Amino acid sequence: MTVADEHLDPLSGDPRLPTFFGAAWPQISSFDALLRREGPVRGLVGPRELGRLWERHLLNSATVAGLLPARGRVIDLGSGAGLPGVVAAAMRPDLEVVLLEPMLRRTEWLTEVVETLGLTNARVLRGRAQDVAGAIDADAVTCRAVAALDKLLAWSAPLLRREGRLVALKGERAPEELDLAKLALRKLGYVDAQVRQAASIDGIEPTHVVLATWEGTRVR
Ligand SMILES: C[S@@+](CC[C@H](N)C(=O)[O-])C[C@H]1O[C@@H](n2cnc3c(N)ncnc32)[C@H](O)[C@@H]1O
Repeated sequence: MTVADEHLDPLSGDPRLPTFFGAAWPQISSFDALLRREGPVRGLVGPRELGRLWERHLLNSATVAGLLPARGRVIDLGSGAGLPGVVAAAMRPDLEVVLLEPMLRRTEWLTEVVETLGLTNARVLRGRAQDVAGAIDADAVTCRAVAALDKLLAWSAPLLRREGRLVALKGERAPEELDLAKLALRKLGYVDAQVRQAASIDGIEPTHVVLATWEGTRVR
């Protein structure tokens, strides 16, 4: 990518970004640079996405930070390029973040990112959600662009501690998805399921986030 390509993103260089990210800004801007340089070459981000990396990816991911619990561990299910997990780890150094990803190529990338950014609160775990259940648990599971909501609910329940929370970044159809998943929610033991519109900076579309708390019991 050339410097000219980088400036195709209308938010690159926007002075509101350092203000919005605060103490996490050095790590977030390094992540942005790494994604622009390596993302398309390594098949992590489509070249066309570079023009909206801030709006669609980094700011979109940043909205999870305020929806995570006050303490504990977060599993980012299907972390891929590190979205939203790397952003969450940078913005919430008070939380332990596990970047869960089954594909070797992507775990190698995530390991490099964690080391380069010096994210001492993050680690990479290779595996599928279904396969690590029982070996690891968390106070929250985050995910973005991984699967339909009913699948995410089923994969996340065995990973969540009692009263743990699923924080799923979804598109505009989140309310319909949630409606369709009503039965699964009840059967799996989730309560308080809702769609939240989470904002980042002015003029940027809010992100639709599905929140659901796992109560700790399953209806058989
Ligand atoms: C479309 S990518 C999205 C990656 C990232 N969350 C993002 O928003 O850019 C979906 C990712 O989920 C991972 N994935 C798919 N099935 C999974 C499973 N059962 N458990 C954990 N990760 C899974 C894939 O390997 C892939 O990296």
